Amino acid sequence: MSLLSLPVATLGTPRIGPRRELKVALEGYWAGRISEQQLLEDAAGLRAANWARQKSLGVTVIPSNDFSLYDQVLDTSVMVGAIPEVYASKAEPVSLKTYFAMARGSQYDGRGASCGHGSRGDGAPAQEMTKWFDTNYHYMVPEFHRGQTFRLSSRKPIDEYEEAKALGFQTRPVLIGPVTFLKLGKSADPAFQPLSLLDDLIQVYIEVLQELAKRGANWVQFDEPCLVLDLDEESRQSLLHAYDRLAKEGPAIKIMVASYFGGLGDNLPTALRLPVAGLHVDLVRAPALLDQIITAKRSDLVVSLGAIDGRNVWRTNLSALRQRLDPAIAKLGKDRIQIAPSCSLLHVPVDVELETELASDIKGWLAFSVQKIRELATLARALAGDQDVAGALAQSERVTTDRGTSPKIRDADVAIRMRAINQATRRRASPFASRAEIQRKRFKLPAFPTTTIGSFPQTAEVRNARAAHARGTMNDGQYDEFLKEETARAVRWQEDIGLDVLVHGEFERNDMVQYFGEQLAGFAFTKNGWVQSYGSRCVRPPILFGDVSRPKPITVGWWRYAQSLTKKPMKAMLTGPVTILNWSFVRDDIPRAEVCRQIALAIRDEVGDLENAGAAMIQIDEAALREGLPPRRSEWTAYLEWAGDCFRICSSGVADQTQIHTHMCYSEFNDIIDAIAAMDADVISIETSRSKMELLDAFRNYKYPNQIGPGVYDIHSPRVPESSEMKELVALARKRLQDSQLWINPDCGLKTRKWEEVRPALVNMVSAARELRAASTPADR
Ligand SMILES: Nc1nc2c(c(=O)[nH]1)N[C@@H](CNc1ccc(C(=O)N[C@@H](CCC(=O)N[C@@H](CCC(=O)N[C@@H](CCC(=O)O)C(=O)O)C(=O)O)C(=O)O)cc1)CN2
Ligand code: MET
Ligand SMILES: [Zn+2]
Repeated sequence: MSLLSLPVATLGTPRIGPRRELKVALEGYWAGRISEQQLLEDAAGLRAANWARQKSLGVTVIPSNDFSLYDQVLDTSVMVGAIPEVYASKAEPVSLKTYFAMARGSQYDGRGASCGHGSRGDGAPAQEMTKWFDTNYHYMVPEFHRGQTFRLSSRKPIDEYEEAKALGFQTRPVLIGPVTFLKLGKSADPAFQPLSLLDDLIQVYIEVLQELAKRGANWVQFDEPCLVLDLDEESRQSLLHAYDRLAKEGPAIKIMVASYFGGLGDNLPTALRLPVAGLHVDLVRAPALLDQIITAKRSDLVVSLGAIDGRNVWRTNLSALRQRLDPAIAKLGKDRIQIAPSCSLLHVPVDVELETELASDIKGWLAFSVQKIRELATLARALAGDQDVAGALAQSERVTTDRGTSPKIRDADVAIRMRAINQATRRRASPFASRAEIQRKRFKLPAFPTTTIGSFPQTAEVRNARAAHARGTMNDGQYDEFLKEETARAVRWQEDIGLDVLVHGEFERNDMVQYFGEQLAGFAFTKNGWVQSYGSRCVRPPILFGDVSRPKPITVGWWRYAQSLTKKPMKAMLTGPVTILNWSFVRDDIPRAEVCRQIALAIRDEVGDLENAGAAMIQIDEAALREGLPPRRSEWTAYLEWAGDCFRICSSGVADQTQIHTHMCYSEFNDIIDAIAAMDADVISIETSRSKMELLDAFRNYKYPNQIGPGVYDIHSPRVPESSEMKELVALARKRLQDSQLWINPDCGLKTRKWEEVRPALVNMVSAARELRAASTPADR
């Protein structure tokens, strides 16, 4: 490393491993193939490799405790002993068995439930899981109760600090800040305020800091991403109070408070009053923060400049960035600066060099975690005045120009079509009431019609066949035959059990977003660009680099084949534009809204071809619509407007008699119900079983007129619900909605489940619907 450099921090790095080594170890352990000791050794190997890699790439502020076997929020719950009674762990340190029971449920054995996310079954249920801010990463929701006390129950941050130190790495341990941690949690009693637990919680943090200081740690990183949200006065006071206490009662250790995923806005004065040694700011999402920090009267504060995008994969124009940062650094003083990514590198893949099949120009535009760390190191040297990096800076500038001027990113036909979008493009021919009448006559469905959300189990056999096809050991014809057989079996089975509206099962898809990315122009995709989504589950987000269009039909052949096998309606299955956008890495040279409209036009083409082929029902999934909401409410309306607009662009080209379905999971609808209604889907299926239908209150209060399938089967659990339970859920739904509005379906797709779980559960679901029909007066359907 050059002597002439500013400090370089990463805030955290991907922990899954370049080849998903952690996934292999975890799933091996859960399946009983490897021992606990082997799992822990594999994990330690990944940590050691991560530290060594960062050091060799020039990181000077190396994080520890950014690793997790499952999730860093769960680690924090365990660290402070926030372990609900059902997991009944009196032991300290908390065992791995308890840890995985919290993550995945404990139905079968101590290793946690079968592959996939856990259970609300006979044993202990898994903790609730939800989205980490506006990312596709999920955390385990902490559970608090009145009278909750905390105590140090896991020494993970201390152990991992020592582990690194023994290997020769001085690290900055990462902890989730106490206020963010409490605010992410929930309580069964809605009147109970988790923030009231702050003082007791701080006690544990002080103990951790003391242990770390004693062992030689001089800095710790406290992640407080809640600083970018709309905070009430109580939360702000809690922040001030927490860090006051840590400063007064804690050891002499420097705290870097990290904010990320947005600007500080009206929380800036609070952030600047925190009695801490450092503040990390996200200059990618909030460029204006730079000036705000310069003019702040905190000459003692070390500022960590989040300058390289931790949420996207494009190489940075370091030359331009240096010009932007130079004056700021001159004002702040070099000794007060650290150079960092905007947020932890957890959200980008590990190493672009593993991609051997990407077009070389596109590959050259990309930076994954390893390349981003190199960029940070180069930038830190440039800002310190090191002339030796001039060449690297110039090259990064060339790459940016290259990408911006590449003929690959522009398609004149797309521009023409974009200009032709008008009011007619985004509106169905008739209002819902007229469409519903036409569709009722067309489909003649029974009351409480049954359907599923799309995917059936992605078994090892299906994944292996796809892998064999990709390797070339299975040819196109064999793979096609295999998929046809899987599809035919699924269709026959759905007919046998008496579902009303069938699906083809999505066996041909690796992932609901990646599959579409692979077949649309304007996207590139990776072989190893895995990003953790939850636990051992990963995704390879497609890379959207240029104007999007659909060269040829994507799903029509599969739909036609599946429909040829049955007389029942075969629901066609697409992923919507907002979800494709939110689950991809997206070009940053034009606004996201514009990119999304391009995707919407491409999906509209597919919708049109499906309709022409005879599809009468077309589902367009928008699972990630809510997740894309900006952290600040003031920015919601703008987002919801263009997101809803894109859905209407893709779905409005069909005749009144064609029924448009959509599906959303993980959504709280209260504050976005206007936007949901404006999407004007004929039928929406949503995840509601865990909330006991409470999510439907939003639809009731709004008097939402269109049809709704509230999930009656929690697909995140291997547990098989009885038809009586499902009927109880429907009864709760009927209190909120008209019978004529209701569909019966699971919460989400069934890809992560096993057939042994899915078969009896869906049989029970169909019986539930039949019993409901028998018990109710002839419906007005
Ligand atoms: N993009 C996206 N985001 C989402 C969801 C989603 O479905 N997609 N659902 C929600 C929950 N998140 C989820 C994220 C991932 C998975 C998931 O099942 N991921 C699979 C990978 C899916 C995939 O890409 N499969 C490929 C590759 C499978 C694979 O690993 N193949 C092996 C070889 C075959 C084998 O041994 O399994 C290999 O490449 O090494 C395929 O089927 O072709 C996993 O981690 O195991 C599920 C839910 C929210 N966010
Ligand atoms: C995460 S939403 C999943 C929707 C998709 N159609 C499926 O059934 O898998
Ligand atoms: Zn879903």
